[in-house]
Amino acid sequence: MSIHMEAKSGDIAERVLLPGDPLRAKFVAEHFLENSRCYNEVRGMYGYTGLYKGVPVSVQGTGMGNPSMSIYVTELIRDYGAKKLIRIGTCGAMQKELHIRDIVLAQAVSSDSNMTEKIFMGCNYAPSADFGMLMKAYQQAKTTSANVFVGNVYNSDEFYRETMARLHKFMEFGVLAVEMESTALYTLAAKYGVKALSILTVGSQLLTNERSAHKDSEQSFNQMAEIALDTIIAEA
Ligand SMILES: O=P(O)(O)O[C@H]1O[C@H](CO)[C@@H](O)[C@H]1O
Ligand SMILES: O=c1cc[nH]c(=O)[nH]1
Repeated sequence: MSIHMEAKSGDIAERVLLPGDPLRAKFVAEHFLENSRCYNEVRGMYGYTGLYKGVPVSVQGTGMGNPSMSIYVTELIRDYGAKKLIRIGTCGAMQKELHIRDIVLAQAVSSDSNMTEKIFMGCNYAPSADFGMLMKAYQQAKTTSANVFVGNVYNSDEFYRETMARLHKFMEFGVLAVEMESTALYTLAAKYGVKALSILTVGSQLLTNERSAHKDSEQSFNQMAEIALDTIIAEA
Protein backbone atom coordinates (compact mmCIF):
# COMPACT_ATOMS: atom_id res chain seq x y z
CA MET A 1 0.00 0.00 0.00
CA SER A 2 1.13 3.55 -0.67
CA ILE A 3 -0.43 6.80 0.48
CA HIS A 4 -2.67 7.13 -2.60
CA MET A 5 -2.93 3.53 -3.83
CA GLU A 6 -4.25 0.39 -2.20
CA ALA A 7 -2.25 -2.05 -4.40
CA LYS A 8 -0.20 -4.64 -2.56
CA SER A 9 3.46 -5.22 -3.21
CA GLY A 10 3.77 -7.15 -6.48
CA ASP A 11 0.36 -6.04 -7.81
CA ILE A 12 1.84 -3.49 -10.20
CA ALA A 13 4.06 -4.41 -13.17
CA GLU A 14 7.36 -2.67 -13.87
CA ARG A 15 5.85 -1.52 -17.19
CA VAL A 16 3.06 1.04 -16.64
CA LEU A 17 0.88 3.05 -19.03
CA LEU A 18 -0.37 6.35 -17.63
CA PRO A 19 -3.59 7.92 -18.96
CA GLY A 20 -4.78 11.12 -17.28
CA ASP A 21 -8.34 9.82 -17.27
CA PRO A 22 -8.85 6.80 -14.97
CA LEU A 23 -11.68 5.58 -17.24
CA ARG A 24 -9.14 5.37 -20.05
CA ALA A 25 -7.15 3.03 -17.79
CA LYS A 26 -10.26 0.85 -17.45
CA PHE A 27 -10.83 0.96 -21.21
CA VAL A 28 -7.26 -0.07 -22.02
CA ALA A 29 -7.35 -2.88 -19.43
CA GLU A 30 -10.66 -4.20 -20.76
CA HIS A 31 -9.75 -3.99 -24.45
CA PHE A 32 -6.04 -4.75 -24.58
CA LEU A 33 -4.96 -6.73 -21.51
CA GLU A 34 -5.64 -10.39 -20.79
CA ASN A 35 -6.61 -11.51 -17.28
CA SER A 36 -6.66 -7.89 -16.11
CA ARG A 37 -7.35 -7.17 -12.47
CA CYS A 38 -8.13 -3.83 -10.81
CA TYR A 39 -5.61 -3.07 -8.02
CA ASN A 40 -6.65 0.48 -7.19
CA GLU A 41 -9.93 2.31 -6.71
CA VAL A 42 -8.74 4.91 -4.19
CA ARG A 43 -10.10 8.33 -5.28
CA GLY A 44 -11.54 6.58 -8.36
CA MET A 45 -8.03 6.63 -9.83
CA TYR A 46 -8.29 3.15 -11.32
CA GLY A 47 -5.24 0.97 -11.85
CA TYR A 48 -5.16 -2.45 -13.54
CA THR A 49 -2.55 -5.11 -14.23
CA GLY A 50 -2.85 -7.73 -16.96
CA LEU A 51 -0.92 -9.36 -19.77
CA TYR A 52 -0.17 -7.87 -23.18
CA LYS A 53 1.27 -10.44 -25.59
CA GLY A 54 2.21 -12.45 -22.51
CA VAL A 55 4.06 -9.59 -20.76
CA PRO A 56 2.73 -8.09 -17.48
CA VAL A 57 1.68 -4.47 -18.00
CA SER A 58 -0.17 -2.08 -15.66
CA VAL A 59 -2.27 0.90 -16.61
CA GLN A 60 -2.78 3.60 -13.98
CA GLY A 61 -4.85 6.80 -14.16
CA THR A 62 -2.86 9.85 -13.08
CA GLY A 63 -5.42 12.68 -12.98
CA MET A 64 -4.79 16.10 -14.49
CA GLY A 65 -1.77 18.33 -14.02
CA ASN A 66 1.79 17.96 -12.75
CA PRO A 67 0.95 17.70 -9.02
CA SER A 68 -1.37 14.74 -9.56
CA MET A 69 1.04 13.05 -12.00
CA SER A 70 3.88 13.59 -9.47
CA ILE A 71 2.01 11.74 -6.74
CA TYR A 72 1.23 8.66 -8.85
CA VAL A 73 4.62 8.49 -10.58
CA THR A 74 6.54 8.85 -7.31
CA GLU A 75 4.52 6.11 -5.61
CA LEU A 76 4.65 3.82 -8.68
CA ILE A 77 8.43 4.08 -8.78
CA ARG A 78 9.32 4.29 -5.09
CA ASP A 79 6.69 2.03 -3.56
CA TYR A 80 5.96 -0.43 -6.39
CA GLY A 81 9.19 -0.61 -8.44
CA ALA A 82 7.90 0.74 -11.78
CA LYS A 83 10.75 1.06 -14.29
CA LYS A 84 9.17 1.91 -17.66
CA LEU A 85 6.43 4.51 -17.82
CA ILE A 86 4.50 5.70 -20.85
CA ARG A 87 1.92 8.44 -20.59
CA ILE A 88 -1.01 7.98 -23.00
CA GLY A 89 -2.64 11.39 -23.01
CA THR A 90 -4.48 13.93 -25.10
CA CYS A 91 -3.18 17.29 -26.25
CA GLY A 92 -4.16 20.48 -28.05
CA ALA A 93 -2.40 20.93 -31.40
CA MET A 94 -0.42 24.18 -31.77
CA GLN A 95 0.79 23.87 -35.39
CA LYS A 96 -1.42 23.82 -38.47
CA GLU A 97 0.09 20.56 -39.76
CA LEU A 98 -1.39 18.64 -36.83
CA HIS A 99 -4.95 17.33 -37.01
CA ILE A 100 -7.41 15.62 -34.66
CA ARG A 101 -6.26 12.06 -33.83
CA ASP A 102 -2.67 12.61 -34.99
CA ILE A 103 -0.04 11.25 -32.62
CA VAL A 104 2.61 13.38 -30.91
CA LEU A 105 5.71 11.86 -29.30
CA ALA A 106 7.03 14.33 -26.73
CA GLN A 107 10.79 14.44 -27.29
CA ALA A 108 11.24 17.39 -24.92
CA VAL A 109 9.00 19.50 -22.72
CA SER A 110 8.77 23.27 -22.35
CA SER A 111 6.69 24.50 -19.46
CA ASP A 112 5.08 27.37 -17.55
CA SER A 113 5.16 25.19 -14.43
CA ASN A 114 7.77 26.18 -11.86
CA MET A 115 8.26 22.57 -10.74
CA THR A 116 11.79 22.23 -12.15
CA GLU A 117 12.80 25.75 -11.09
CA LYS A 118 12.03 24.76 -7.52
CA ILE A 119 14.02 21.51 -7.77
CA PHE A 120 16.97 23.12 -9.58
CA MET A 121 17.05 26.24 -7.40
CA GLY A 122 16.06 28.75 -10.08
CA CYS A 123 17.90 27.13 -13.01
CA ASN A 124 16.32 25.70 -16.16
CA TYR A 125 16.12 21.95 -16.64
CA ALA A 126 15.14 20.27 -19.92
CA PRO A 127 12.81 17.34 -19.24
CA SER A 128 13.24 14.88 -22.12
CA ALA A 129 12.03 11.46 -23.25
CA ASP A 130 13.97 8.23 -22.94
CA PHE A 131 15.61 7.97 -26.34
CA GLY A 132 15.22 4.17 -26.67
CA MET A 133 11.48 4.29 -25.99
CA LEU A 134 11.05 7.35 -28.21
CA MET A 135 12.76 5.58 -31.11
CA LYS A 136 10.73 2.38 -30.61
CA ALA A 137 7.45 4.31 -30.37
CA TYR A 138 8.30 6.17 -33.57
CA GLN A 139 9.06 2.91 -35.36
CA GLN A 140 5.83 1.37 -34.04
CA ALA A 141 3.79 4.43 -35.04
CA LYS A 142 5.20 4.28 -38.57
CA THR A 143 3.78 0.75 -38.96
CA THR A 144 0.25 2.16 -38.39
CA SER A 145 -1.88 4.54 -40.43
CA ALA A 146 -1.35 7.28 -37.81
CA ASN A 147 0.27 10.61 -38.64
CA VAL A 148 3.07 10.87 -36.12
CA PHE A 149 4.95 13.99 -35.04
CA VAL A 150 8.03 14.10 -32.79
CA GLY A 151 9.17 17.23 -31.00
CA ASN A 152 8.81 19.76 -28.24
CA VAL A 153 5.53 19.96 -26.32
CA TYR A 154 4.23 22.73 -24.05
CA ASN A 155 3.39 21.53 -20.56
CA SER A 156 1.02 23.97 -18.93
CA ASP A 157 -0.47 24.41 -15.47
CA GLU A 158 -3.40 26.24 -17.10
CA PHE A 159 -6.18 24.70 -19.16
CA TYR A 160 -8.27 27.88 -19.03
CA ARG A 161 -5.79 30.69 -19.75
CA GLU A 162 -5.54 34.20 -18.40
CA THR A 163 -3.67 35.17 -21.58
CA MET A 164 -2.97 33.50 -24.95
CA ALA A 165 0.36 35.34 -25.30
CA ARG A 166 2.50 32.54 -23.87
CA LEU A 167 0.77 29.92 -25.99
CA HIS A 168 1.43 32.01 -29.10
CA LYS A 169 5.08 32.47 -28.17
CA PHE A 170 5.53 28.69 -27.93
CA MET A 171 3.70 28.31 -31.27
CA GLU A 172 6.12 30.78 -32.83
CA PHE A 173 9.02 28.58 -31.71
CA GLY A 174 7.56 25.46 -33.33
CA VAL A 175 6.23 23.72 -30.22
CA LEU A 176 3.81 21.04 -31.40
CA ALA A 177 1.09 20.71 -28.78
CA VAL A 178 -0.01 21.52 -25.24
CA GLU A 179 -0.74 19.15 -22.37
CA MET A 180 -0.43 19.18 -18.58
CA GLU A 181 1.65 16.30 -17.11
CA SER A 182 4.87 15.57 -19.02
CA THR A 183 7.18 17.83 -16.99
CA ALA A 184 6.42 15.85 -13.85
CA LEU A 185 6.74 12.51 -15.63
CA TYR A 186 10.09 13.19 -17.33
CA THR A 187 11.64 15.00 -14.38
CA LEU A 188 10.73 12.33 -11.83
CA ALA A 189 11.80 9.54 -14.20
CA ALA A 190 15.21 11.23 -14.42
CA LYS A 191 15.40 11.64 -10.64
CA TYR A 192 14.73 7.95 -10.04
CA GLY A 193 16.69 6.64 -13.06
CA VAL A 194 13.75 5.02 -14.87
CA LYS A 195 12.53 5.33 -18.47
CA ALA A 196 9.63 7.56 -19.51
CA LEU A 197 7.84 8.70 -22.63
CA SER A 198 4.69 10.72 -23.35
CA ILE A 199 2.55 9.68 -26.29
CA LEU A 200 -0.30 12.08 -27.01
CA THR A 201 -3.34 11.99 -29.28
CA VAL A 202 -4.51 15.31 -30.65
CA GLY A 203 -7.95 15.96 -29.13
CA SER A 204 -8.27 19.59 -30.18
CA GLN A 205 -6.70 21.93 -32.74
CA LEU A 206 -6.10 25.27 -31.06
CA LEU A 207 -5.57 27.20 -34.32
CA THR A 208 -8.92 26.19 -35.79
CA ASN A 209 -10.85 25.50 -32.55
CA GLU A 210 -11.70 22.05 -33.92
CA ARG A 211 -12.33 19.61 -31.09
CA SER A 212 -12.69 15.85 -31.20
CA ALA A 213 -16.23 14.72 -30.59
CA HIS A 214 -14.66 11.48 -29.46
CA LYS A 215 -12.18 12.59 -26.80
CA ASP A 216 -13.02 9.59 -24.72
CA SER A 217 -14.11 7.22 -27.45
CA GLU A 218 -12.46 3.99 -28.44
CA GLN A 219 -11.14 4.98 -31.84
CA SER A 220 -9.16 7.96 -30.59
CA PHE A 221 -7.17 5.85 -28.19
CA ASN A 222 -6.82 2.43 -29.79
CA GLN A 223 -3.91 3.41 -31.99
CA MET A 224 -2.09 5.27 -29.20
CA ALA A 225 -2.65 2.39 -26.76
CA GLU A 226 -1.29 -0.15 -29.23
CA ILE A 227 1.77 1.95 -30.01
CA ALA A 228 2.42 2.42 -26.28
CA LEU A 229 1.90 -1.26 -25.45
CA ASP A 230 4.11 -2.52 -28.28
CA THR A 231 6.78 0.00 -27.25
CA ILE A 232 6.73 -0.81 -23.55
CA ILE A 233 6.96 -4.59 -24.01
CA ALA A 234 9.88 -4.14 -26.43
CA GLU A 235 11.92 -2.54 -23.62
CA ALA A 236 14.32 -4.96 -21.94
O1 LIG B 1 -6.24 13.34 -21.60
P1 LIG B 1 -5.25 13.58 -20.49
O2 LIG B 1 -4.26 12.46 -20.37
O3 LIG B 1 -5.90 13.86 -19.16
O4 LIG B 1 -4.40 14.88 -20.93
C1 LIG B 1 -4.90 16.18 -21.21
O5 LIG B 1 -6.28 16.36 -20.94
C2 LIG B 1 -6.46 17.07 -19.70
C3 LIG B 1 -7.16 18.37 -19.96
O6 LIG B 1 -8.39 18.15 -20.57
C4 LIG B 1 -5.05 17.29 -19.13
O7 LIG B 1 -4.77 16.27 -18.21
C5 LIG B 1 -4.21 17.24 -20.38
O8 LIG B 1 -2.85 16.95 -20.18
O1 LIG C 1 -3.79 20.41 -21.86
C1 LIG C 1 -4.51 20.55 -22.84
C2 LIG C 1 -5.02 19.45 -23.53
C3 LIG C 1 -5.82 19.67 -24.60
N1 LIG C 1 -6.10 20.94 -24.99
C4 LIG C 1 -5.61 21.99 -24.32
O2 LIG C 1 -5.87 23.15 -24.68
N2 LIG C 1 -4.83 21.79 -23.26
